[in-house]
Formats: sequence, structure tokens, C-alpha cells
Amino acid sequence: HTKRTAKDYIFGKLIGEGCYSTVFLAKDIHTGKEYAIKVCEKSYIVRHQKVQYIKREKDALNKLFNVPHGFVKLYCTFQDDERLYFVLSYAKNGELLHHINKVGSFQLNVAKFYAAELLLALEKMHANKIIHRDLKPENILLDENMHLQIADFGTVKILESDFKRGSSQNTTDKVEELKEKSDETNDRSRKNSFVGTAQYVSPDILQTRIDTPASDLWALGCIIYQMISGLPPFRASTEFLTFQKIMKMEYEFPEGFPSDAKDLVEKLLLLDHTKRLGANDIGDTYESIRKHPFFDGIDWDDIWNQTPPTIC
Ligand SMILES: NC(=O)Nc1ccc2c(c1)=C(Cc1cc(-c3cccc(C(=O)NCCN4CCCCC4)c3)c[nH]1)C(=O)N=2
Repeated sequence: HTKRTAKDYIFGKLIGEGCYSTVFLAKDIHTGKEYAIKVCEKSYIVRHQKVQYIKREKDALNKLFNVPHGFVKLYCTFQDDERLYFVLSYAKNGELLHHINKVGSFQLNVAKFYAAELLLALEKMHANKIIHRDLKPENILLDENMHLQIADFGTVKILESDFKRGSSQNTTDKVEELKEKSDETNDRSRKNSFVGTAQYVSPDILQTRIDTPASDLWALGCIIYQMISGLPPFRASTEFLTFQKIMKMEYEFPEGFPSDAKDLVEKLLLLDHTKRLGANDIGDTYESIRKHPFFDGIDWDDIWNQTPPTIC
């Protein structure tokens, strides 16, 4: 078909907001299919030097298009004078964060299931040399069958092709962005979820400005902790105090936190990214994490075909 424009869609409710984007539910007038259309204001992107982030997001989504499970898909892009449009998968059951908050915290079998799907998605992302760098329950979606889809690749880093797991690359862009967001947050309404980002950001991004897939393993540890306890491990009233807690490893497990889960989280939430479980695994799978007792009973080859456990 001819190149789509905004006129080919009926725009519905607002279903997401980023710091430089707004996401709408939309219906294709020709096919009746529902999509999530991410709209970015060109003026904002240029003014805040986000052009490289938009390009990286498109590159990452294109690289992941043929991965059958675990990610929202980018179907097409188009633009008009003022905006860029990304036509993405609509994950009907919304954000993982909504489901955690709705029930307070997940039963162990539910947390294990979604931690396993998240690990498989991380394996595929990292095998494609993509580091997400902003994994959090707001960016993890559930599709109409309640399977996991990672969204929002606006802060990804795509590593050079000769990159080997266990190594890292220097970068300065992420910390500048965090500072910039924090500056923006100071001088405008707290529209974006910058505090949420602070709660999952790894020490390597905060302190050493190192880009490593192990930053996403840190976020995995935070998300497993949150699915089981209901709250992220590092939380404070401001971004700065949250950063302080992260750098001082100031977190604790609530009474009754399952021991296998506690052991896995402790092996992921390590300041030294090279020591995190999985950081030195070779090949395209995180065997040392898959083999952890927390994941006992997971059928890694069949999980995407299974009916997810009911969240209750
Ligand atoms: N920054 C980004 O790139 N953000 C993105 C990108 C792609 C994308 C994205 C965000 C999506 C976010 C999203 C949000 C929602 C959503 C938000 C609010 C309400 C609902 C909703 O009521 N869905 C119907 C079923 N619900 C399910 C949840 C419990 C209540 C009933 C869905 C569904 N999907 C999405 O579906 N696809």
C-alpha cells in the first residue's frame, strides 16, 4: 500500500506519555487493526538534541522486528511538518506496573513466569547488541494474551558489532540525559516519570558512564524484586536520594521474601557490573541465570506458547 499518513488512522485515547513523545491508541481505517502510535514533536526533539535517540529507537525496533516474541513491533513511520509518527504494536493489557499495583504484588509463580519472559527478551535484545538502559515496569507491556512485550527504545544504546558480552563501552550521553531530564523536571511540571527511571538506573550508568548489557541485568533484579514485594528496591522522595541509595546499595528484603528469589536478586544487584550473574556468560543465552533455582520448572523453549498464569 501507499505510504501511510495520520489521515489513515482514527486516533483514540492517550495510552502513554514519554518525555518527548505521546502514545495514542489508533485504528487503521483500511484494515480496522489497532495500533499504538507514538507521536514526537519535531521542535522538541531538535531543541533538546534528541535526534540521535529517535534514530536509535528506529534502528533498534527495526533490528527486533523479526524476533517473534518479547517486543512491540514497529510497523511503519511517517511524518508531517510538525511531528514524527511511529506505528507500533498495541499491547492491549497495558503496563506491567498497572498489574503489579492492581494486585499489590505477584504470587511467586506469576513473578517467575514474567521474569523468565523478560530474561528471554533480554537475551534477544543483547544478542542484537541493543542495551535498553531504561527497563522498568512502565516499559514492560502485556499483550492481549498476557505475554510480555518490551517497549520504549528511546534510550537504547546499540553497541559496535565487535562487542563481546562481559565488556563495556564508555558513554557520556545517558548521564547527561538524566541530568538534563532532572534539570527539565526542575523547571517544568513533573509530567514525565523521571523518578521512576531513577529507581531502576544502574550504578554503571550513574557513576562510571559505562554502557554494558549488565545495566539491563541490574534492572531485571529490580523488577523481580518489585513483582514479588510490590515496590522497587531503591526508593526515596527525590531522584538524588534514590541515586544515593543505589550507589550505597541501601536496600533490604521484606519479611517472607522467597529465598531463591532473594538469592537471584542479590546476584543481580551488584555495583560491579562484571560480577552480576550472567555478565560473563558467553553466547546468546544467559545460561547462568536460566539455571538459577529461582527459575526451576520454567520450560524455556515453550514459555511463549503457554497460557500465562492468572494475575490475582
Ligand atoms: N514510550 C513508548 O514507546 N511507549 C509505548 C510504545 C508502544 C506501545 C505502548 C507504549 C503501549 C502502551 C499501552 C497502554 C495501554 C493501556 C493504557 C491504559 C488503559 C488500557 C486499557 O484499558 N486496556 C484495556 C484492557 N485493560 C488492561 C489493563 C487492566 C484494565 C483493562 C491500556 C495499552 N498499551 C502499547 O500498547 N504499545
